[in-house]
Amino acid sequence: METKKAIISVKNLVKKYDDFVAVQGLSFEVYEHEIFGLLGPNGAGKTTTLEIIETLRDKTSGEIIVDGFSVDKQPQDIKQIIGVQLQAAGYYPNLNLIELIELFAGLYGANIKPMEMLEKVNLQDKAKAKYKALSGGQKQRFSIATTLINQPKIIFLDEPTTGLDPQARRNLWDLIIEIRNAGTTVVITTHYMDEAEQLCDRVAFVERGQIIALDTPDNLIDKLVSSGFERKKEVKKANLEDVFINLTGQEWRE
Ligand SMILES: Nc1ncnc2c1ncn2[C@@H]1O[C@H](COP(=O)(O)OP(=O)(O)OP(=O)(O)O)[C@@H](O)[C@H]1O
Repeated sequence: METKKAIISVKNLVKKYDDFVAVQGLSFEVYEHEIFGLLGPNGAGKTTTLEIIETLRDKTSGEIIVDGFSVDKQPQDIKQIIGVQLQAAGYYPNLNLIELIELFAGLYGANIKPMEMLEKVNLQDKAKAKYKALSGGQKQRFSIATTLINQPKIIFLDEPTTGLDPQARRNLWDLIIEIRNAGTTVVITTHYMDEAEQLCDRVAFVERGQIIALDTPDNLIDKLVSSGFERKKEVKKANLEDVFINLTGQEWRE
């Protein structure tokens, strides 16, 4: 990547829940226009970190700047320029997708065309469907559309492909790459290492509230290989997921 301007800067972030230290002095930067992945086991502190950056959760200490705005002093400015996936419970079940997008656009004061938002995530055929009638993959795509309503500079996606089938996952990766290519910075958490490898420009591994590695996937893999690491079993040229995709095709079908 040519430009390496930090759009998010996190310094010495600490979050305590009573006596429990969930985040223990995290520092990292997210560059403009990259897909940045936070990886790590359950309970590592990824969601806590995201929610603090999103201004949805208080920190214990540390400094966070998002596009020049401080989470302490200018949280409202940060809210204007970020897109956050809402929990499903936040959607009115009896409104159709167009009506839901209109509702959110009204809340944000955003002047957008609902159908265009649905086209971005390939849900134009479901414009009149209710949220509750969507499949898992369609719900994920719809929730990504809602993050784009205020034309944000940064979107945050917390495990966006959990529970999706292989086609839906790969198609969602394409969608996220399109969003990045259109100029939006993407911060994502995932447990899927293949996803991080395919999708992320850089990844940070978080373990017990600390960053234990941060680099591009290629550099992290090269470093491991140059340390003498070898896989125990010879790697096949394809895996079972490739067989699945080959048999069932790549189109959206959920
Ligand atoms: N409101 C809370 N009160 C007390 N402890 C909390 C609270 N929220 C999170 N924790 C604890 O903080 C730690 C980090 O949780 P967090 O949800 O940030 O992890 P995570 O890396 O996102 O995990 P997962 O991959 O399971 O989503 C966990 O041990 C969790 O139990």
